Amino acid sequence: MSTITLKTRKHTGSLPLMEAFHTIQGEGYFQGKSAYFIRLGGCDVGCHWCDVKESWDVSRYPKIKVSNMVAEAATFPTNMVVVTGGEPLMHDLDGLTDELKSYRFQTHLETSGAYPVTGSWDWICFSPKKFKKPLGDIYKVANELKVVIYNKSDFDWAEKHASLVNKNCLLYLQPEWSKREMMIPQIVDYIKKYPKWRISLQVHKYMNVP
Ligand SMILES: C[S@@+](CC[C@H](N)C(=O)[O-])C[C@H]1O[C@@H](n2cnc3c(N)ncnc32)[C@H](O)[C@@H]1O
Ligand SMILES: Nc1nc2[nH]cc(C(=O)O)c2c(=O)[nH]1
Ligand code: SF4
Ligand SMILES: [Mg+2]
Repeated sequence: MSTITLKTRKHTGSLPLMEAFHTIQGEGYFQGKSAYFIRLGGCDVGCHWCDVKESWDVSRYPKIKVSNMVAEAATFPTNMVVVTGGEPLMHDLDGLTDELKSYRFQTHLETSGAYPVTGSWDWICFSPKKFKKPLGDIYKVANELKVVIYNKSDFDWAEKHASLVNKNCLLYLQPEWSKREMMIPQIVDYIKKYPKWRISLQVHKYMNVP
């Protein structure tokens, strides 16, 4: 007698999708590279300068099947998918990255680190926030630390986090967009003094692309 094993595809579930778009990664180490962005709804971190406050209320966004989301991503000529939000780690991302990996995508995450890390990532951009403290697990796995500089006190906050991340983690200072004229010269002076840091500008905003 033989047994037949039915191979069923793992159900990867649904996630609240705010928007998805093909653009240029505007920030950090991969700045300038073609990438597909998946922006999930929901965030309770509450940054007063957040540039995507429309993402906060998860109930505004339809739950979309992960399999459909990733199949759509695969119609664009890029091998890199950036998962952002909202705060993407408010959701369990294991199913999403399993599906992305099955299409051979490089998986990148943008996160404040305020929730447990789920998913399997080729690159994690960690952008800690004063408004809801990061959890401990992110410091070991972050590939880049990207601190938003809104005022002078944020340089100390950046140093505090630089001392906590793993030794391979790249260090970026990113001017808060509305304060950029004031903060860019201060960031430049700071990096000339402390060259372990690099500047990250949101180049997509200068180029008027998403
Ligand atoms: C909108 S957040 C979404 C991902 C996640 N919630 C986070 O904060 O990392 C994406 C990136 O944009 C940065 N960001 C948000 N608003 C900004 C602003 N007004 N100026 C500069 N960077 C900003 C965040 O710090 C984060 O690195
Ligand atoms: N072009 C572009 N690059 C980005 N890098 C991180 C972004 C984000 O909102 O997470 C973002 C974004 O919204 N657009
Ligand atoms: S954690 Fe990210 S999405 Fe949430 S409020 Fe802050 S910048 Fe916006
Ligand atoms: Mg953005």
